[in-house]
Amino acid sequence: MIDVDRLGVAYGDFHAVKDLSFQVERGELYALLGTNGAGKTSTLEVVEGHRRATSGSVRVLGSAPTDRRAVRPRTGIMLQESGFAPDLTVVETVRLIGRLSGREDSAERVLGLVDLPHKAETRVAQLSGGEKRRLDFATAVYGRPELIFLDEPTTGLDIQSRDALWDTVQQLRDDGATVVLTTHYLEEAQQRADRIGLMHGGTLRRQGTVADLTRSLPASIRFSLPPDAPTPPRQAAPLGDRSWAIETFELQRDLKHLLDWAAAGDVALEGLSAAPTRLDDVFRAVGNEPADVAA
Ligand SMILES: Nc1ncnc2c1ncn2[C@@H]1O[C@H](COP(=O)(O)OP(=O)(O)OP(=O)(O)O)[C@@H](O)[C@H]1O
Repeated sequence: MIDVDRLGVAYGDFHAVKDLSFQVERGELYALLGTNGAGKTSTLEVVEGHRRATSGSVRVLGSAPTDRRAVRPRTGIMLQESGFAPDLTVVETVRLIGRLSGREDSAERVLGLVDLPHKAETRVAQLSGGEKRRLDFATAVYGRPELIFLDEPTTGLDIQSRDALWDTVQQLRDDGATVVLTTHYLEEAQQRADRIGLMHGGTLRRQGTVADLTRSLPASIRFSLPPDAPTPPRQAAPLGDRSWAIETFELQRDLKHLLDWAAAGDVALEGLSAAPTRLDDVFRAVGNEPADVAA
């Protein structure tokens, strides 16, 4: 669906994206994540056909992304900032952008998806921030495109609107759509993405499923001990104030070991928690890597 091969994007002497390669397969939800300034927007601008690559090549649906006639009718794009004309009404906006997409659909249907039928005759300038985001989403999914770019889609949306948006995305995926997502809400990527690409300093630092990415870091067990407790198993490291941590790649084994130890000595483990590695942890580890590495 998307083939990015050794992409480079430079602004003057500054190389914002360096030698970046990744593919998105048909039907996948691929999340492109990264630290601030990592180069996600620059990358997506090239993939969406808004910017030319400085080096490397990008193919979208088998064509150059700048080949609007080939790509646009099959692609829906929800940008971070919409460029809607403030004086048009909501329904006029959907019809206009729908016509530009070259796809067939009904404005009423897509407004229904985002719970905006009651705002159909309202001018865009009078919409709230969340309503504008929903209108953005409605125009991106007009005509059920095969490939959908969602750039920070849920920023500014309340929980009902988020749930409704993800329900619609799921329906489109059930019909075979491919989705490229960027977001700073890591839990959304963790829940929704089939694969994640993690960028930092203009390069791709990690790629894979959530399980692939989290496998590289240990899970952690935390607990506190009463003042008179014996010394805990040797994997445990003191955190101070009677608190202890076990960092482990064998969560089940080490948790059982700890519980057996506590049962044998009749020790109460206060505030016991066992947490698998989260995407946040991987993200933090990547963010701590030097930004400027040779591509
Ligand atoms: N038009 C431009 N001219 C010069 N530098 C730019 C331009 N656009 C982006 N940059 C720089 O390129 C780098 C990558 O920016 P980009 O917007 O692609 O990052 P991002 O991953 O989308 O970041 P964020 O998560 O903060 O939105 C940043 O250092 C940014 O300052």
